[in-house]
Amino acid sequence: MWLIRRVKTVHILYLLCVIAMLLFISFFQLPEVTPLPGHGQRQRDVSGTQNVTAGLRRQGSRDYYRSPVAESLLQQYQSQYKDLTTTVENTPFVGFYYLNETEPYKVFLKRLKRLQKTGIWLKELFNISGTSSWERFHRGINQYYLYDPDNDTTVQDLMTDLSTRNIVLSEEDFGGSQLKLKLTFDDAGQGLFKPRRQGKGIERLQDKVFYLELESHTAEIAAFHLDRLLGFYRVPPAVGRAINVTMDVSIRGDESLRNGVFTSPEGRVCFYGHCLHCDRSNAACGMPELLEGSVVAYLPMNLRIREKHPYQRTFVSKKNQWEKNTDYCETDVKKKNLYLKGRTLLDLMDMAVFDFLIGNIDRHHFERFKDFGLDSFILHHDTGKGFGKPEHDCASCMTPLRQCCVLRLSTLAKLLKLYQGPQSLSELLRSSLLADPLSPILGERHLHAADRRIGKVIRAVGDCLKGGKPWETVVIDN
Ligand SMILES: Nc1ncnc2c1ncn2[C@@H]1O[C@H](COP(=O)(O)OP(=O)(O)OP(=O)(O)O)[C@@H](O)[C@H]1O
Ligand SMILES: [Mn+2]
Repeated sequence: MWLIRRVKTVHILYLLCVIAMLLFISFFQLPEVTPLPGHGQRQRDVSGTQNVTAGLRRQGSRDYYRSPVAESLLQQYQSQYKDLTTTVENTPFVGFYYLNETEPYKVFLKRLKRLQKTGIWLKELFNISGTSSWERFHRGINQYYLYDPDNDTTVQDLMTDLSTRNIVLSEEDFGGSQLKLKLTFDDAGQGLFKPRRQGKGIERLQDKVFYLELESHTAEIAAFHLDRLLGFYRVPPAVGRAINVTMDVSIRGDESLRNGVFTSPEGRVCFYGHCLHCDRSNAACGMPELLEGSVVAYLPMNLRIREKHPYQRTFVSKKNQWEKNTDYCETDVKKKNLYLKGRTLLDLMDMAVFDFLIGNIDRHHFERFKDFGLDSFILHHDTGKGFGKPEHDCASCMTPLRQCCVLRLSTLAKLLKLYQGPQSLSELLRSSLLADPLSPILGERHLHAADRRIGKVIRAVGDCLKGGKPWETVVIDN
């Protein structure tokens, strides 16, 4: 009896002390801004299977970067949507947008997708026959998305084909400034091959001017996975594969490509094309014959239209309008026909978020499909300069969002979900990239940068609201 009483008093007091201490520590764990190290205790091993933080309560991407502004935006969001009734497939749903801390991201994304609008398909492609993956992919291009990964196995089949089918013809593709090949496969499908120009996961030299940088094939692959995770579906499917320079360029290449094949003194089989950054000293070389690269699904020609990005970078000494005028979005962008109605302005904001997450400063034009008119999704391609410098965040990439202060509700919901957890963006991206034949695609520092940047995007949206703008004018429910 005496013993039981002793246990009750001394031990319970001791236990209470421990609980109080734990509560105290967790309460004061939130400093002004908490950028956690890009490497260190929260790292996983490269295979992504061993979680070093096992046992710790995970809190999504906010584990890597949190700020009072972002925290308060999350709270404001939750109270805004907790009791809101949303009609989902003709049924009222209370708290549809509310973020449940235990719901996995992919379950949430699937749920959100039930609100995705279905537009029209491309007239010229909708009626094409054929069952190959590329024909199904072309048929499925929609006004609001390039593909739908949940509808059928088209994208999965296409990626398998792009990475494994026999190449019957390779030609140099002259769009853009970088060396790339248009590959034709034995099922008549086509892909754009961008060869490996530098080591995987290499961090671009800090002193190199970005437009002189060689692009990275892994950035193209990672950008596709990120876009798919974010449920945008605006990056054409991209997958890693190796080509055999002797077979696929020297034998199956067109004449001009064949003429550029040579063997280096080390015995490596190399080729160089005729692009702006192409010359013998910048040749792409096999090891000794096998050359890795990314293959991006070829989009149907002549159906796209190229638009000048309103926040275009020119790299001349004269500053652009958007750099001089902080009201540029109101005074110029929002006045243009393309941005007055329809989805393009909100798509530009998504693109700014996407470019900020991948650190892609190379945005000058964008493309959309002509057939769909002004209310059409915009493509997020040309991402080879992304994932360059993991310690540097491209603040100017977010200028469109900071100036226009609008963001699609579904985009904010997804970003906050990643911020809140249970999974972080790096966790999801790491596991998605494991499926690529050239895995690992991104180094840990790039993955952690994406988490940090999620926190920063949310902070930027929070800043818009802090500036006094009403919720409905910033967060657009379309
Ligand atoms: N998947 C694709 N299918 C068909 N055409 C494409 C595809 N990707 C890109 N293109 C075309 O090729 C052009 C160049 O592509 P991309 O911008 O990726 O190359 P780049 O050499 O990196 O260009 P830049 O010099 O602007 O960085 C694009 O403007 C586009 O019209
Ligand atoms: Mn490029």
